[in-house]
Amino acid sequence: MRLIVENLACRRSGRRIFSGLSFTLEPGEGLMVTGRNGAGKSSLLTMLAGRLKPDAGTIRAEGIGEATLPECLHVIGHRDGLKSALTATENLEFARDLLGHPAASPQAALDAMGLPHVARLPVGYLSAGQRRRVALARLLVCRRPLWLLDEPTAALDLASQGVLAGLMGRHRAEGGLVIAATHQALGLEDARELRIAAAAVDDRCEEDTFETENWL
Ligand SMILES: Nc1ncnc2c1ncn2[C@@H]1O[C@H](COP(=O)(O)OP(=O)(O)OP(=O)(O)O)[C@@H](O)[C@H]1O
Repeated sequence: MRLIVENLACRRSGRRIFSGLSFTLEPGEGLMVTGRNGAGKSSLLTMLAGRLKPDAGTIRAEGIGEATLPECLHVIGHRDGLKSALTATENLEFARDLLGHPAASPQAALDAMGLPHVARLPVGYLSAGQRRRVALARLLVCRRPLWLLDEPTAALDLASQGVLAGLMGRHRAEGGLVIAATHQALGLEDARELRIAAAAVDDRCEEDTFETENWL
C-alpha cells in the first residue's frame, strides 16, 4: 500500500498542535516521527488510525482495494490494550479473531517475541517489558500492511529492541509500512524522519479543556 498525507493539521481542545504536515510513504518505507513532548506525535498516529479528526488536510491510502485505512493498520500505543485477566495466548487469540487476516498462531507470535514460556500466564502477572512484547506480538497474529507504533521500545531491554528491529525490517521487506513515534533510535534502517515542530504559543487557546471521546 501507499500512504499519502497532505497538509494535515491538528487541533486538540482548541489548541493548534501542528499544521501543514505532508508526507508520502511507499511500500517498504519507514518513517520516524520525532519532536518534543507534546509536539503531537501520538496525535498524528491517532489521526492516521482514524480515531481523531484532522483539523485540516487529508489522509489517503492507495493499493488497498475496497478496504478502509483503519482495516489496514495495527496500532501499538502507550497503553498496551491487553486484558490483565486473560492469558497471553487468549489476548492474542482475541486480537486475531477481532482483526481478521490471520498470519501467525499466537504461540508462533509469542515464540518470535522470545516469550514461549508466558503463553498460559495471565498478562497481569507479566513484567512491563513482557507485557510490551505481548502487545507487539499482536503485529504478527494478523497481517496488516501499516504499523503505527507509539514509543514501541518503551520498557524493552536491548535484546527485545533488537527483536523488534528485526520484525520491522522483515515487515518492510515484504512491502509493509512502519510509522513510529519515538525519542530514540529504533533500528529502523533507512527510515525517513518527520520532525514535528512545537506550535507557536499565540496560536493556542487561553483555557485548557480536554476531550474524552478519544480516550481508548
Ligand atoms: N484527549 C486530549 N484532550 C485534549 N488535549 C489532548 C488530548 N490528548 C493529547 N492532548 C494534547 O495534545 C498535545 C499533543 O499531545 P501528544 O500526546 O500528541 O504529544 P506527543 O508528541 O506524543 O508527546 P510525548 O512525547 O510526551 O508522548 C499535548 O498538548 C496534549 O496535552
